[in-house]
Amino acid sequence: MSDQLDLLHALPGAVLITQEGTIQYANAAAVALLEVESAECLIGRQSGEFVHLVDQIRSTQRIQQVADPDQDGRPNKSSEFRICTAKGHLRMVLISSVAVEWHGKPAVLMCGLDMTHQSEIQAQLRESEQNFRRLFENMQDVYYRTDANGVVQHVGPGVRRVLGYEPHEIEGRTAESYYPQSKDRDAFKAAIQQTGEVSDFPGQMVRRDGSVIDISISSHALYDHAGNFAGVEGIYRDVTQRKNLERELHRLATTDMLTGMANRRAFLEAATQVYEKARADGAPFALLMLDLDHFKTINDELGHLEGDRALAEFAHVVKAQLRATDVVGRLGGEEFCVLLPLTAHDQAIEIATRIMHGVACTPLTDETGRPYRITVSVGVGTISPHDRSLRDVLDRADQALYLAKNRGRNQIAIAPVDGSPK
Ligand SMILES: Nc1nc2c(ncn2[C@@H]2O[C@H](COP(=O)(O)OP(=O)(O)OP(=O)(O)O)[C@@H](O)[C@H]2O)c(=O)[nH]1
Repeated sequence: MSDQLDLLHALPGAVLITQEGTIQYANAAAVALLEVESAECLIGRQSGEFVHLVDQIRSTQRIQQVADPDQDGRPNKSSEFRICTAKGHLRMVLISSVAVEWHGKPAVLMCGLDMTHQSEIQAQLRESEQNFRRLFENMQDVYYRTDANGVVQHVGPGVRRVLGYEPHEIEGRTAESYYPQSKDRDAFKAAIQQTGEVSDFPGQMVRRDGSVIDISISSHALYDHAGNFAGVEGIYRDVTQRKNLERELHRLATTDMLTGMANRRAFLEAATQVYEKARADGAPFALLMLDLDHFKTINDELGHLEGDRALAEFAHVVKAQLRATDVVGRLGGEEFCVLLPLTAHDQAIEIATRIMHGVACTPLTDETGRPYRITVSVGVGTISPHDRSLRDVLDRADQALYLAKNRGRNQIAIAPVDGSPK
């Protein structure tokens, strides 16, 4: 018996033995848990004294229950109780009890494990989980995870706002269904395969109502324990507003506001690209250099504002003669350039003539209702196998324009591929 008591005494869990609720024995861990000086301070006291008021009825019921012969000597299930120590501290203790004999009489052995610390951890866990849920439910981005076949396994509630779908409508389907352009999805897949992650990757998606939105994706590849590709996890966000703003900024930076044509820089960029492609493909390509005639007189006689209106009207007439693939730019002042991809020499002259006549035939009236007309001189230049760059074609068209001006204006001059202009 003494050996068994020594063992009980050494147990790290708190042990109390009670008879009819009165403490008969307390081990060292129980003394420490209940914050008393020694086991003697506990002997003779009611175990219920240490149980928090809200748990007392439950505690009494459980002690009665283990003493019940139907319990057949089995311990009851562990349950948490609030315990008040002798020093008034509150502890959360996991207690299990069993009916025993103590000095030949029925008794109850209670074994307790201090869970106060664990309860705090659980409370912290609960709180952090609640915080996470709040954040997850309200986040503007859409969290998603797919399997290796691109089937969506999980999607966050942000998808309601971004795509107008409930998460369960997206889960189990492939992301392909939401991409209006499969090349976006292919580019995304290729980037993930190459680097394992993408950041701020651009794309577009279709919302439930059919509208197309711009999205930005930041994701990484998932791998299983064997290192095989297992899917993708990440977020995407609606960046339509930002993209619209970028598009508008780009338009403002590349467009001449008065005429709505490409400005000098944007035109030269586009022209260089078309020129490079034409050279590579061995395709025809022509440039028209246009300059309004005696425009200074228009300004001087009718005012600068009327000059602006004439420029805008001129732009309108020119654009009406062009195809969607042609590019027209304002190089400065009243000097313009038209780029005609896949256009041979004769066809270029035809277009130049149409423009020239169109401008000359456009009736204009100033603020006072006085009618006036404007005319334009045109220099035509086409690509030559000897050209080193677009500059060569531009220079030839410029020389031809100079000739058209010198010959009396309101006419077309053609730069021969080699030699002097005609
Ligand atoms: N109203 C208006 N005038 C402009 C604008 N840009 C350039 N100009 C005017 O265009 C005129 C160009 O004059 P010049 O270079 O002497 O040429 P021109 O009078 O057209 O004579 P030619 O080209 O030789 O036929 C100048 O008076 C400029 O002030 C503009 O945006 N608005």
